[in-house]
Amino acid sequence: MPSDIRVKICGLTRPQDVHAVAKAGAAYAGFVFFAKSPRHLDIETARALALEAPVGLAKVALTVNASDAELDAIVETVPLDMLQLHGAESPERVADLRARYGLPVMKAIGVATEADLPALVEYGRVADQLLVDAKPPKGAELPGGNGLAFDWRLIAGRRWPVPWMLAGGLTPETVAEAIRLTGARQVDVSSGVESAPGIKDAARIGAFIDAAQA
Ligand SMILES: O=C(O)c1ccccc1NCC(=O)[C@H](O)[C@H](O)COP(=O)(O)O
Repeated sequence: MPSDIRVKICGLTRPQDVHAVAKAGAAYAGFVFFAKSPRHLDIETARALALEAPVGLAKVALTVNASDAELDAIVETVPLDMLQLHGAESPERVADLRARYGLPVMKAIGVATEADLPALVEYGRVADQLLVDAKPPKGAELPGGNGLAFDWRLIAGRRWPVPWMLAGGLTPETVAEAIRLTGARQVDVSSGVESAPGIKDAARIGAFIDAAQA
């Protein structure tokens, strides 16, 4: 019987990554718009990659505290199915962007301790989905995609009013245990399926999805 675990592979930079992700059975493909990231895409490259995605692979644009002008340019040019907000966007900003673009919005929330959990409840009132991610270390260059995990026991048995994805340092070797501990039905990975920053590894993508859905 096919598994109902849905997988997002984030930070695709090349057409072969999109093909590998689709072939392996991912539900979502993530494109990063953040200039400091090794996975950053300019808008035309993102459009070309998005056009490679087959029907059924949802295309997600990841932005970090982007302005309306930046988001307008992305949404007008790149065929998208979802926005992922990975910065310090307020609940009001999340609600405004949902209304402005008519796209589902997933808000990433960094978790390191119990004190980070109320934000999931707060943003669960305004976002379509939550991304429960590891909080970046102080001074980190990137607000996500750092390959770091948080203590999954913090969210074991917790539920929010919208669908959510587990992220942060997942790998083909750890994803099954992460799902078992947290009860996640969706998982997201970037660094754990790369051979170098920004370079996805098709074999690791396949192994990750197989392990998540086993
Ligand atoms: O991937 C990036 O470079 C990035 C840059 C800025 C904000 C977020 C970014 N990535 C987020 C993700 O790829 C994932 O959604 C998540 O953080 C898990 O990443 P990883 O721990 O590398 O699997």
